Amino acid sequence: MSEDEILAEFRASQALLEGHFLLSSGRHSAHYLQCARVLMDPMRASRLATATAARIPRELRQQIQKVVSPAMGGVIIGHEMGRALGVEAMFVERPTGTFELRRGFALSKGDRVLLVEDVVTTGLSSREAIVAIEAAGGEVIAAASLVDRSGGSVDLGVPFFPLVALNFPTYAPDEVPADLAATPAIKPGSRAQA
Ligand SMILES: O=P(O)(O)OC[C@H]1O[C@H](OP(=O)(O)OP(=O)(O)O)[C@H](O)[C@@H]1O
Ligand SMILES: O=C(O)c1cc(=O)[nH]c(=O)[nH]1
Ligand SMILES: [Mg+2]
Repeated sequence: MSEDEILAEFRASQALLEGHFLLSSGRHSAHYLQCARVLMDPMRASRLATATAARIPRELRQQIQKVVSPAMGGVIIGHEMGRALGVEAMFVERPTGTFELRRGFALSKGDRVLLVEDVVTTGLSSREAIVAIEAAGGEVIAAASLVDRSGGSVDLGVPFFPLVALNFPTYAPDEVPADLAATPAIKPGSRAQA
């Protein structure tokens, strides 16, 4: 898929929101990519997962034994990536604040894992998920996401393959521009407020 085709999928699903958003990391932004909207159409989700999987070099792709993604945002794209790669997909979740495998999901020691996210902004959620996967015995050999919002700056400690990079500014709480601060921030994600 070309970048234009990918962006057309995002536009068609009205996933790009404008307003004042409190991101998972605690940073603020005037833009939010609501990937749940992109993934509402199962055929679109499948197309985007196939295109994301194709970003991973074949030699590395063939080593992947399991997909693990952080809930909630990672669940649907993780499942579709499992389908695209022909491996099982599971998710970590954080009912008590820290990611863990639940629901009978388990990894065997040394399982080679692809971490799959919907969006990476600061990489905080991805890094926390990697800690949980490694605590469960998995070896994270690569990460992938639909969107990289980090401006290419994120370091997850493993090779990272985003489908598309979208560079919207984000601001620390004490750096929010006055026009943005004039409207109350909404927090679309599920991470508990710090
Ligand atoms: O790279 P980061 O700075 O960590 O930001 C990206 C994370 O934020 C969102 O999740 P969120 O914690 O909002 O919860 P959700 O997955 O339930 O939407 C998104 O799904 C990523 O997991
Ligand atoms: O950083 C985030 O929390 C975030 C940004 C974004 O654009 N979309 C999203 O789902 N989460
Ligand atoms: Mg998330």
